[in-house]
Amino acid sequence: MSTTSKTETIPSNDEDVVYFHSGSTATYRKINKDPNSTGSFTSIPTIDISAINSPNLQDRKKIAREIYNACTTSGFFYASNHGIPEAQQNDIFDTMKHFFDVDLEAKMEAHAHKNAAMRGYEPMLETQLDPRTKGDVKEAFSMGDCVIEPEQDYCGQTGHNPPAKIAKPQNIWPSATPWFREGMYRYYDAVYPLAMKLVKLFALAFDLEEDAFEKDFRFPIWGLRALHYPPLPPDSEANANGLGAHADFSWFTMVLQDKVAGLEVLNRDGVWIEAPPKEGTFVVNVGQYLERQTNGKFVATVHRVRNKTGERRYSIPFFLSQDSDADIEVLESCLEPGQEKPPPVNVGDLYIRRLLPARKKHPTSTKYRDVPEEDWSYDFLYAK
Ligand SMILES: O=C(O)CCC(=O)C(=O)O
Ligand SMILES: [Fe+2]
Repeated sequence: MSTTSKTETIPSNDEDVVYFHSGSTATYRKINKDPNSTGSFTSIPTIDISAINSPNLQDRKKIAREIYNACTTSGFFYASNHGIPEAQQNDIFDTMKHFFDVDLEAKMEAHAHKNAAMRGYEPMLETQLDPRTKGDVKEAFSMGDCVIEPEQDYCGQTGHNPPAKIAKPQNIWPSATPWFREGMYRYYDAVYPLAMKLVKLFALAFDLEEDAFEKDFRFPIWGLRALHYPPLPPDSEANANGLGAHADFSWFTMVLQDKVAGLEVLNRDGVWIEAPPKEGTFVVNVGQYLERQTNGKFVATVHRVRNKTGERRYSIPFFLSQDSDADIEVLESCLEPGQEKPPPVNVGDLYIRRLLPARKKHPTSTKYRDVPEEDWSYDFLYAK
């Protein structure tokens, strides 16, 4: 495994490492300089997933094998023939572009700082994944799982009422743009069922029963993040970016890109490989929870966005994780010979440990600043 995570101070001039942000800690990945190694990936494979709905299990297993190969090498793949119609893809991009064109004041009504779960609108330069920059040159709007919003039908999905401790919605919406909420939910209605079919393929990739992971995805943590990256000015500093280098804190992520390039993926030799939009595809990538569950066999590959095209770039990742109360256990088949099984990790615990340090200025982070990390709870994200 070439992935190494360290929390201690990183040697600043070590040419053998590439630095990146993984949510909570300074982390680095060692560059593979073994002259006998077979090298690293130089492009991202495309997997035709049209057989995802095939009644023939062997067809579905065939895609699962391709997914296994992609996730153990680049950690990224393009999924083609996924079945979400072009009109629906155009619809979400039209909705997003229209939204980002709205006055800043109207968008700021739903500023993420007003929402305990850190959902909502994030203006330009608000996040700063790379501390050497002035901030990420992008604006974003996030929404996600919410037990209260009727669109998500919590009772229908789970068979019981929302937990009494959750009294307020976890999403926040600007009052001036009701059509934006509708548009985001139209897209969610298309992408969520597709993501759940991919969960089954990931199970098949490990020769497990197709529904092996279902128990952890009853009302899972998910996030939909509309992103707008204006072009980086030609005179920007060398390290300026739209989104600094990071690995996702998700199980996996599905990114729909509009027509403008900018996504880059770091290979194991420390070379940035471009992942430009490919018409009719999603970019699917492994997140840190899946990496952990597979003992590092599936790689949560570092990536970033730099829009140097001169045009506006739009993209919309869908992040899927397990239920907040699920525990991640390393899959038996991924243990090394003689390796003791690591203790399980709770998804909600992991999530809050990633989120708070990534948004240090957010009121939820400052509110619990003095609480020792071992006492952090996913419940911090529920408004009182
Ligand atoms: O904009 C993109 O293409 C990718 C965004 C991304 O990596 C993220 O939001 O985690
Ligand atoms: Fe990402």
